[in-house]
Amino acid sequence: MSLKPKVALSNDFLIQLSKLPSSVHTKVMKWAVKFQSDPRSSGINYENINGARDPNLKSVRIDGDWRGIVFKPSSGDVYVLLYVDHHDSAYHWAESRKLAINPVTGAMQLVNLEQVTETVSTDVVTATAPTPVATPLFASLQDRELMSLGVPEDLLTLAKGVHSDAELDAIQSQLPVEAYEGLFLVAAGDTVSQVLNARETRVDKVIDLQDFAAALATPESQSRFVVVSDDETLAAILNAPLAQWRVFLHPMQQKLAVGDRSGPVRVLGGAGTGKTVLAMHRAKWLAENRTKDGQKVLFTTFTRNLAGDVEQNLKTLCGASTLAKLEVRNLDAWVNAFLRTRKLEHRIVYDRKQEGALQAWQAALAVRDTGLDLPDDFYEQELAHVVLAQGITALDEYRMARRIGRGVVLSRAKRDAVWPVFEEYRGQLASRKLKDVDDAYREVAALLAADVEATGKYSAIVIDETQDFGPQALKLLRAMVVRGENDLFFVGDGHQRIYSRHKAAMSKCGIDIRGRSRKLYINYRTTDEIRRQAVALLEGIEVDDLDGGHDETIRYRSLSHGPAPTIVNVTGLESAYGEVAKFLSQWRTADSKAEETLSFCVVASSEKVRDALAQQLQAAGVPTVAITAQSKNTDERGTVYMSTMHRAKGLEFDCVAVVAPSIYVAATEGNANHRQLLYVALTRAKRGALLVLN
Ligand SMILES: Nc1ncnc2c1ncn2[C@@H]1O[C@H](COP(=O)(O)OP(=O)(O)OP(=O)(O)O)[C@@H](O)[C@H]1O
Repeated sequence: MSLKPKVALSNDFLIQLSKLPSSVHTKVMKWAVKFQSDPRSSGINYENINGARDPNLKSVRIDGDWRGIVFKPSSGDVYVLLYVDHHDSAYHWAESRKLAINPVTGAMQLVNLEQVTETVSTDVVTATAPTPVATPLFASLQDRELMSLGVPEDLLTLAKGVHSDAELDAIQSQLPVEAYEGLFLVAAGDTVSQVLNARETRVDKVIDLQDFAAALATPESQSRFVVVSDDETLAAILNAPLAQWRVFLHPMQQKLAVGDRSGPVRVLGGAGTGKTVLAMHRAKWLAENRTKDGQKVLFTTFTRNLAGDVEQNLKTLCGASTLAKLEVRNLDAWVNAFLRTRKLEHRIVYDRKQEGALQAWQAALAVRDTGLDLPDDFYEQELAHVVLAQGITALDEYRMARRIGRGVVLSRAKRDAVWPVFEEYRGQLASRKLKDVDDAYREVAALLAADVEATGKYSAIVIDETQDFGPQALKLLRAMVVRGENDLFFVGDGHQRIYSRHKAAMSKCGIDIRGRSRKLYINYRTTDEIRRQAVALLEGIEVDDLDGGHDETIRYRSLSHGPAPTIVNVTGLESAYGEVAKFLSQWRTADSKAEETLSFCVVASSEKVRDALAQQLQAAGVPTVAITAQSKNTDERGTVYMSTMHRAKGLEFDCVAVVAPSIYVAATEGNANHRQLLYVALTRAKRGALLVLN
């Protein structure tokens, strides 16, 4: 009995399929289903392609003039559907392509040899020009080292000819994603072994260059090829809207999404590097493979609207049985629900400026010792950064509290004199049936410590936007799931911390990530031009890695390019509106289908400005929708979304106009929070961005 052949699709095939007219699309899909079920069927006629550089590439007739290009090696039983087009274009595409196995990593790589020849010959012309040529960037690397980073054997000459970051960026589209990433990391100062260790890539294996079935199993291959083992898998892929992230993960995303990890994992990555995508795939894998009946995987994040967005996306990624094992809820909603099950009726205070909390705070300040001569905001900061953050509930604890970074030194006598304000605040809140959110986290964590049933409910917790969780929230997350394999999976980015009081070190909250910390570098969302501008806003700001160490931005790169963001200074809201309207109309004029294809968002620094701009847009006949905590779907076309900077976190749009006070860009340390808000806002844009400073 012969085994069923292995059939795979390439990302190029799916991209090409999505561009075909719908009548052809349907025919190709039907044909692909037949092909998947039996690629050796006598009805499929594999034609050789004259002049093809790779004899394993064959043409197959799909319908009329339409041809598929299939990789069918002479040995083994692997078939890869690579491309589809009209006869001549398909043949032309195939003539210069070669599919080969990287001799060091074992990954399958598709190379366009025509482009290689062109680029190399251009380099030769440059090299013979009279101007002195700098040393090539990767001159010190051996061929084997270059290939271990992912450079295909056929592209070694191309990689060796790179002299600068700009030249590397110019050949990015010709390189497999792992090769481009490996090269820019080395160009940024990493050693090859640092890159390989971080990737968990073994390069000591003997690679069989003819074993394409084995090659398809590597995470690198899976970033561009997907094996379709049955009709259902194929239909699910062909019928889903084309969104690469559903099927093709970056090799690091793939590695982290599947398999067991011995304890908590932390994944860092700048804006748009696919952290949420990874977190969703991880949650799916855990639900499907490591969750007993009766248990669930909790996917949590900071804001409610982001949880709604993730929930929508998970519905398109997972089948019903997987969804039944997934719970998506922002942490505050989870805490509220838990308190209700315990019949604890306190309302939680998220914003101390809100009515009840404000009154409580004013009453607390009234008992302060005026002889100390400390300003009101000292007490506010002390409450947030020391008392609530560290969960201090008694004077004895406050006397011993760490107050690093607080500026003012407090003697024991002063601490004794300050403490009554905080005690009074809690008392005032309690008399109003209110509880500060950090205290609520702490108390729920304590309740869970004695509740085996509640902690056994989850097989794992996946946490997005970790940078916005303070120490008490992290301790609560630790308490919500039993310690063990795969228990906690955190993704986050310190550059995007927009609630500065929430800075926390995971290790101090009982979360040990040693040996399980990874990073994503490729920005899939934002053009490199927008990314660079956004990163420039962070210049000089020290950013942490969520665990007490430092993080940096120099190693990130985007795969796409476009116009640089426009930055304009204006006076008054009317002028700001004028710039926003101009930006929207420019994008709409440039693309006649913009109304149906592009998503737009205006991000303002406050609700007041957001609403004022919305009113003006509506008056000009532009429909707008405000993003609120309840928003679930922000993907509609034909409308302009209106958001505050905080609400925009985690979301994305094709074109984003940001309106902020000009002081937000001031390059001072004290202004770090505003600059981080701008960073978050600008990096919501995929293609076009405008920054209006008012
Ligand atoms: N493997 C992938 N292939 C193609 N696109 C991807 C991939 N991973 C992520 N993306 C796309 O990149 C964009 C950013 O992804 P995602 O929202 O997961 O990033 P993020 O790191 O969570 O961003 P942020 O921190 O800014 O919220 C999305 O449009 C997503 O679909």
